[in-house]
Amino acid sequence: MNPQIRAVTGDLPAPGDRVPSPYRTFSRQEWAELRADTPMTLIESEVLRLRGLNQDLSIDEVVDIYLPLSRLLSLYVNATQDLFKATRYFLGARDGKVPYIIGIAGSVAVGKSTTSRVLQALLTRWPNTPKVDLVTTDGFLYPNAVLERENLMHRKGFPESFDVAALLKFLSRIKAGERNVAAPLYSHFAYDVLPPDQVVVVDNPDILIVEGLNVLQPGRLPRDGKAVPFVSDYFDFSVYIDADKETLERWYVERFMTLRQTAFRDPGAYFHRYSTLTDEESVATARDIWRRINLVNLEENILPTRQRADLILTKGEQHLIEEVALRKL
Ligand SMILES: Nc1ncnc2c1ncn2[C@@H]1O[C@H](COP(=O)(O)OP(=O)(O)O)[C@@H](O)[C@H]1O
Ligand SMILES: CC(C)(COP(=O)(O)O)[C@@H](O)C(=O)NCCC(=O)O
Repeated sequence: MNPQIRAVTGDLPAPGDRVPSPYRTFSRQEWAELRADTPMTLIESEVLRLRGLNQDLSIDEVVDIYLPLSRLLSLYVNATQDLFKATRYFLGARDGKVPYIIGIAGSVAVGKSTTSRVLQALLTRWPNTPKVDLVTTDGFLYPNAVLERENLMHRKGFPESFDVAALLKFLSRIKAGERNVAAPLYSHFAYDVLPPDQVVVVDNPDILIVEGLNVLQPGRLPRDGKAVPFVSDYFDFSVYIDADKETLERWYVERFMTLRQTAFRDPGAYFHRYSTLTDEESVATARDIWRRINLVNLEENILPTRQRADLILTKGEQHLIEEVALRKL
């Protein structure tokens, strides 16, 4: 069979077949050049704001990688909104705005939260100053009480630990243009979902960034003839952040060591007991959690979703993006 037809029909290619990649791949340098002639300078207050998001973030990284990405996204958002306006015009409708939703996926500790916050800051600086909101899917984890009852505490972050129905309902309300839609919040300090009086309210943004381990995972197969959507059915664009497993383990352990000297010191922290461990015991504990839980989840449930993303950002050892792959098909 013609390899192109094979790619479309989903048949496995035979050895030696060359199936065209759906991605166009850029080196760091090539990607940085895609700034074109758009003004890409950051004013002092923006640099300070970005530094405040993460002290380790390199401003070169923002300029070379994230500014071109925010330029691309701005073009995509405008094109999608024009299409929406055309439909509204055709239907004779006057009101309504549908938020553009960007999904950000990847392993625990790959830098999803940091990237999302950088993108949020950069997207708001475009001339039409869009309102950009951010939601993390860990708020949709079942509370510890439920996970304990179902014997799922050691499966936190796995597909079965999330209330996917609630996440889908949240996204459908956002896409329906509803205002003031609440999303639950997760606290790493409490290691649990916060009570319902502490939520994030999403009020009809131009852009919503949805970040989490599970955002590109497939849904259940339809039951009783009822189609169950995927979370990503609500996305207009998706990003997968990638890095080597060994590097990810190091970042996880480093973050754990920092938390041990900061947040875990507070007697109210769920993991307060870790603050009294020696350095060696802490590294061993973090590695054990990584290998038993987060690495298994990465291999079984997260990495297999990488090829579903519109954009894959591959990081090197110091969090610098080394390669960018943009879906062209
Ligand atoms: N671009 C970056 N530059 C430097 N450090 C980063 C960057 N992104 C993430 N980090 C660091 O890596 C660790 C994991 O990042 P985080 O955003 O918390 O990941 P995730 O949300 O995927 O779990 C944190 O210690 C964070 O400070
Ligand atoms: C709550 C999480 C699933 C979310 O991960 P994140 O998206 O913040 O990277 C994760 O931080 C977690 O708690 N995993 C379980 C094992 C652990 O304690 O790391």
